[in-house]
Amino acid sequence: MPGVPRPETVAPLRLTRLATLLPAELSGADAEVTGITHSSREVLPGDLYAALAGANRHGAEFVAGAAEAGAVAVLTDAAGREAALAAGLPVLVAEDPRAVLGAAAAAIYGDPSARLMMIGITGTAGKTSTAYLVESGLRAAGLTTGLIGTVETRLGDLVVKSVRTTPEATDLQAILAAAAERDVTAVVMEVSSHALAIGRVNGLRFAVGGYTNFGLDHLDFHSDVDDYFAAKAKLFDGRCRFEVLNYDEPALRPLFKPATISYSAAGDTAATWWASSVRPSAFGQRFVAHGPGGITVEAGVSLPGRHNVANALLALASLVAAGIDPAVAARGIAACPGVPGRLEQVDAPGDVLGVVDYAHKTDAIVAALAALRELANARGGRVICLIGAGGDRDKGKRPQMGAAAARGADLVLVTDDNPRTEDPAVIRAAVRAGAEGAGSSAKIIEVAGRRAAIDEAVRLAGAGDVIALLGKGHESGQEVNGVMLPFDDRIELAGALLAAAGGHS
Ligand SMILES: CC(=O)N[C@H]1[C@@H](OP(=O)(O)OP(=O)(O)OC[C@H]2O[C@@H](n3ccc(=O)[nH]c3=O)[C@H](O)[C@@H]2O)O[C@H](CO)[C@@H](O)[C@@H]1O[C@H](C)C(=O)N[C@@H](C)C(=O)N[C@H](CCC(=O)O)C(=O)O
Ligand SMILES: Nc1ncnc2c1ncn2[C@@H]1O[C@H](COP(=O)(O)OP(=O)(O)OP(=O)(O)O)[C@@H](O)[C@H]1O
Ligand SMILES: N[C@H](CCC[C@H](N)C(=O)O)C(=O)O
Ligand SMILES: [Mg+2]
Repeated sequence: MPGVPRPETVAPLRLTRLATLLPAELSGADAEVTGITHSSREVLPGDLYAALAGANRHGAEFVAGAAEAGAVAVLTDAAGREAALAAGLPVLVAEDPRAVLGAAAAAIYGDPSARLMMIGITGTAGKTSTAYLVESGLRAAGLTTGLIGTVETRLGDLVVKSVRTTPEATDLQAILAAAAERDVTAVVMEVSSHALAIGRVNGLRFAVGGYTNFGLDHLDFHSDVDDYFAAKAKLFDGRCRFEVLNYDEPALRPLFKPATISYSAAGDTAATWWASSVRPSAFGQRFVAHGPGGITVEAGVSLPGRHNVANALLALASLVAAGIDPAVAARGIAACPGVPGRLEQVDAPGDVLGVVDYAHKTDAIVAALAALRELANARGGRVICLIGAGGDRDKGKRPQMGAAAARGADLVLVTDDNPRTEDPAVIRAAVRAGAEGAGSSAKIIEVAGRRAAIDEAVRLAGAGDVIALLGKGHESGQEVNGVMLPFDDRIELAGALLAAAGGHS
C-alpha cells in the first residue's frame, strides 16, 4: 500500500528462525530480514519479498526487481522457487504463501497486535461508521488510538489515505508495529470479507470482534452468498476474546454461542444490549442503552437513521466488552462529530439540505433513504436521490440498487459513479431498469455525468427538500479508464447549492 507506515526499528530476524515458525521450507543461504512486502514496488532494503500468485500475475515475475530494490529473501510457492533462486536470493517455499503471510509478518515485526487492544468490525454495511464511533469511545477513555479502514489509516496524529479497507497482512502488521512505536494502545479496524477470505488478518488476535449485518455484496469476488457468509464468519472462529453480534439480523444466528454478546437497536430485550426511547436530536439521535447486569446509560449519536443507533449500540457493547466504563464509552460515542461521507451534511446556504452518503449496496441505500425520509418529512420536503453504480464490480447489484433508490426517494437521478473500464451508459441502463421496474411512483431521470446530475438535482429541488448523493461518500476522485479524476461529491454539491442560492461556486 503506497505510503504505508513502517516501524522505525525492527530487530533482524533470521530466515532459519522464521522457517521454524511457518509451514515453509528454506532453500539457499540464511539471511536476516527486517521487513516484508508483497509488492516489488514497495521493497525496502532488508525486506523479505512475498512473491504471491495473483489473479493476473505471479509475484515471481518481479523477483529481479525486488532484489535490485534491496530484498534479501523471497517467500513464495513451488512455482516461484526457481525465479527466486535464479535471482540469487534465499527462498522460503510454502504451500500457500498468502495463508502464512500474516504469521510471517507478525514474526518479523515482533507480533505487534499482542501489545495492542484490537477491536475488529466486520459486516456488509456499517463497518466504517462503527469504527469511528468506537475510536471516539476509546479516546474518551484516554487511550491513544489507531484506526484502520476504508477512509484512512490514523495512528495518533499520522493520517494516511486508505487504498484498501483492510490492508494486506504485510502492510497491516507494519502499520500495527508503527502504531505501537507511536504509543498507540488501542486500534479499531474494519475487517472486510476479502481480508478474511485471503487471510489478511491471519496472525492477529482481537480483544473484540463486532458484526454489523449481512446483506448482498461482493458477489463478483465470492462465488456465492454462502461463500461470502463463510468469509465473514471467519472473524468468529476463535480469534476474538469477545464476540458482539447483531441480534436483529437473523442471518447471524448460526454464529451465536453461549458467550456471544448481542445487541438490538430494535429494542429486543432478549439481547445482551438493547436500545429504548430512541428520539431525534439536532442532526442525530438520543437513546437509552440497556446492558448486562442492569447497565442503563443515556446514549447519543450525531448521525441520523435507525442504522446508526445500531452502529452506536455495537460500538458501546464492544467498548464495554473491552473493559471501558459504559458512561465514558457512551460519552465518547456521542462526541464523535460524524463520519466522513456517511450521511454527511454539506455546508451550503439555502433551504435545501444536501447530504452525501457512501451507500453503494442495496441495504445501505434502503437504510440511508429511510433516515433521509424522516429528515425530509420533518422539513416538509421531498427526498431527491442521485445514484449510480461502480464499473468492474458486481453487476447483479445494479438493478437492485436502482429499485431501492426508487422505493426510498421521490425523485431519482440515475447517473455515473466510478465507471472504471466500463461504458457508463451501460451501467446507468442497468440501474435505471431496476428503478423503473420497482413499481414505485418516484420520478426517474437519467443524466450522463455526475456533475451534470448534481446540477440537475439542485435545479429541481425546492424549499425543504433533501438532496442525497449516494455511492461515493468520502471519495475524492472518480475513476475513469484507469485515471483518477478529482471529484468530491461534498465539494460539488456545496458548490452547486451555493451557486443556486446566488453565491459563487
Ligand atoms: C481480489 C483481491 O483482493 N485481489 C488482491 C490480489 O490481487 P491480484 O491477485 O489481482 O494480484 P496480481 O495483480 O495478479 O499480482 C500478483 C502479485 O504480484 C505482485 N506484484 C504485481 C506487480 C508488480 O509490479 N509487482 C508485484 O510485486 C502483487 O502485489 C501481487 O502480490 O492481491 C493483491 C496483493 O497481493 C491485492 O492488492 C489485491 O487487491 C485488489 C487490488 C483489490 O482490489 N482488492 C479489493 C477488491 C479489496 O480487497 N476490497 C476489500 C473490500 C472493500 C469493501 O468492503 O468494499 C478491501 O478490504 O479493501
Ligand atoms: N448498520 C448499518 N446498516 C445498514 N446500512 C448501514 C449501516 N451503517 C451504515 N449504513 C449505510 O451503508 C453505507 C456505508 O456505511 P459504512 O461506510 O459505515 O459501512 P462499511 O461496511 O464500512 O462499507 P464499505 O464496505 O463500503 O466500506 C453508509 O453510507 C450508510 O448508507
Ligand atoms: N470498496 C468498494 C467501494 C465502492 C464505491 C463505489 N463508489 C464504487 O465505485 O462502486 C469497491 O471498490 O468496490
Ligand atoms: Mg468501510
